[in-house]
Amino acid sequence: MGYAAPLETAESISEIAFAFMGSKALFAGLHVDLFSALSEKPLTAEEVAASTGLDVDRATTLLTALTALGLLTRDGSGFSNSPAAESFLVKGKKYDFGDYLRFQIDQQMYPFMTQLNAAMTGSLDELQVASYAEWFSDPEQARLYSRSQHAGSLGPGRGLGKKVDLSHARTLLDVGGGTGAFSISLCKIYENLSSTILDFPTVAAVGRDFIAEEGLSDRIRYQPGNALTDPWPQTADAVLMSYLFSGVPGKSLPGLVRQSFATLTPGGRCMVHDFMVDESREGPKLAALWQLQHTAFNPQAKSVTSDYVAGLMEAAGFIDIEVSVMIPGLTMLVHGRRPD
Ligand SMILES: Nc1ncnc2c1ncn2[C@@H]1O[C@H](CSCC[C@H]([NH3+])C(=O)O)[C@@H](O)[C@H]1O
Repeated sequence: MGYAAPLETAESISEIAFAFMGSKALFAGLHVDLFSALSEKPLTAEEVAASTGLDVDRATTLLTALTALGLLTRDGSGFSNSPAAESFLVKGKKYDFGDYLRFQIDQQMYPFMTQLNAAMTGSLDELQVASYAEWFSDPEQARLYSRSQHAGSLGPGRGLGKKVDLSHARTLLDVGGGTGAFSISLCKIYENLSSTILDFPTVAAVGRDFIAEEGLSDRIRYQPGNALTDPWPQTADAVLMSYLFSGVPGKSLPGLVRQSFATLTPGGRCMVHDFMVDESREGPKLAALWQLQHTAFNPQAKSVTSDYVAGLMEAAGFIDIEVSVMIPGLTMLVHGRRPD
């Protein structure tokens, strides 16, 4: 059974074709902090215009679009947040992920999609970004991306710590570890664990502050560099590569798994966490779309399945290979052990 029913109508194609307009309506609402303005109190278009500083006609157009999308509701002359907008898009609410959508998705991922046609045909020009290394050579881009990513990875980091037993590990190598969300979560669970994060210098500059804020600067350190070309630490009891495979050329993946094996101490664990699609290539939809998104700025990326990653581990000599879902519909974890 596939995930999506085969489409039958022109309308269903239009839904897909025009979906970007809805994305942008949402991002514009976040940009002017509209959902916070509407929190727990219905407002008329004039009141919204006054509180957001928007022209009243433009405010009315945006409010109408967001209501048509179901993000807002209309009662009499007032507009209100839908339950989802109230829970997830109002600043300061417990589950608010508005900043992630504003910064990483609207300001970075959305513009990258305008490169997709050229990335697909292999005709990006030299001004367009074609790798994380190029993208993050700009410290501001590295900062913007890494800060949003950090918040999104703390929870999955805790989930990983429960799925894989690292109680015997003393040292973790977190390759492409970003600002250290996984290392922080794992070091909090495993008191004897220390981590080395291998990531670009611009990312390390942001991450050191996050790690200091957690009081973990004595246990988590950076080795700034490019994981594909610079040396790795000599040994580690565990190696983690989370969202690295989607961001590097597909042809480098077998080498990264072999290098993990060579770095690990006997009995050590290699863990790969990333967007992975089913072997049938029918979905999940968001995993498939995130892989496509990465192709827009990393045209050499490979759309991987968990079987493919498990096969790389087996070929490198790992045993006890296990596959599990991390973020349902989005990411998988594949991990294996270097024999004792
Ligand atoms: N060649 C590379 N060498 C080192 N780091 C890389 C390379 N390519 C991508 N990255 C990093 O991979 C990270 C992907 S974002 C994922 C961050 C973290 N592992 C997490 O799961 O939350 C970014 O921080 C990139 O800078």
